[in-house]
Amino acid sequence: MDRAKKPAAIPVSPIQPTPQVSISDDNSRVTANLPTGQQLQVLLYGATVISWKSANGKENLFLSSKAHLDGSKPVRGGIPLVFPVFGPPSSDHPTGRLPQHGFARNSRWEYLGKSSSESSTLPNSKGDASVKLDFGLSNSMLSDSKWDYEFNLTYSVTLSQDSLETSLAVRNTGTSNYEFQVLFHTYLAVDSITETTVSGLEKAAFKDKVQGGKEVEPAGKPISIGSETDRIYTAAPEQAIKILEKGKDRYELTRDMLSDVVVWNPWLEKAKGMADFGPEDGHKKMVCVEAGSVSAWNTLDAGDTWEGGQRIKAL
Ligand SMILES: O=P(O)(O)OC[C@H]1O[C@H](O)[C@H](O)[C@@H](O)[C@@H]1O
Repeated sequence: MDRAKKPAAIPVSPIQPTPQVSISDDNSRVTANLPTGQQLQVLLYGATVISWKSANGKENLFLSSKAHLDGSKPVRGGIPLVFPVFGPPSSDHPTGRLPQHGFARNSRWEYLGKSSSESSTLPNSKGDASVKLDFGLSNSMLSDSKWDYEFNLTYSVTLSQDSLETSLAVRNTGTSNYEFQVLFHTYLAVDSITETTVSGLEKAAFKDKVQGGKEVEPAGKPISIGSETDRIYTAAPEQAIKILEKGKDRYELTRDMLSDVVVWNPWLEKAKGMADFGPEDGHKKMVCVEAGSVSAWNTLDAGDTWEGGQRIKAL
């Protein structure tokens, strides 16, 4: 039938490139690509971020060449998520039966989905698109929980043009309160550890695990690493922490609700003792700067939710 008044064609605006998210065939990892070239890979095992590349292809996270990515062991590198206990648990605490650094990093998480933003509407603009991937873990997903509490964890990883954000929401879905610790165990990639410094912690006291947990006064100068380093900066100042290479800014870390920062490099001998650490001189290519809440316990009441996170800018 010929219609006198045909509906006018709806004007088509130019198609904006959008972030692309794909799940591997074996359902083991999620990959996100921004139209501007940045890339992120997250293993469902541990919801471990194993790769974060800038637009120029430069990898920002150290991943051991011997890391197990098959779910047989926590990943050595990337960003393992530490929850609900940092370090070896003490036997007189409800986390006492858990492995070192808890169960989040060695449990398989569920991929909950993505949300993306494409805010630029300029024709031919690549926009300032970002993508957020959400992952979930709850007590009902653990076959053999050695922690007697009910929880719902939502872990969000957001890739933007110049940064990566990781944030965790812990909801107590049970009827009793409990204590937990949390930490993003970020292995940052560096070109050369001896030319790397960490600034922003000059005024913070720290617990030196290399010296048996000795409390050390603020050093008053940026951190240089030339031997095994394992420090917990407690109540680190809120200001951004910068990681510099040859005196030039390389990463900037900001934190939300995470009062502590761990700085770790195993150096040669300790690294040799770790079966999953490689290559042999890999300690020269990494520094762990770990934002967390680990020097005390966070108490979470029944029905309540705790949220905290970090943002790392690659500069
Ligand atoms: O070997 P992992 O269990 O992964 O722990 C690796 C490291 O994690 C943290 O940085 C701790 O401060 C270190 O004492 C520990 O050696």
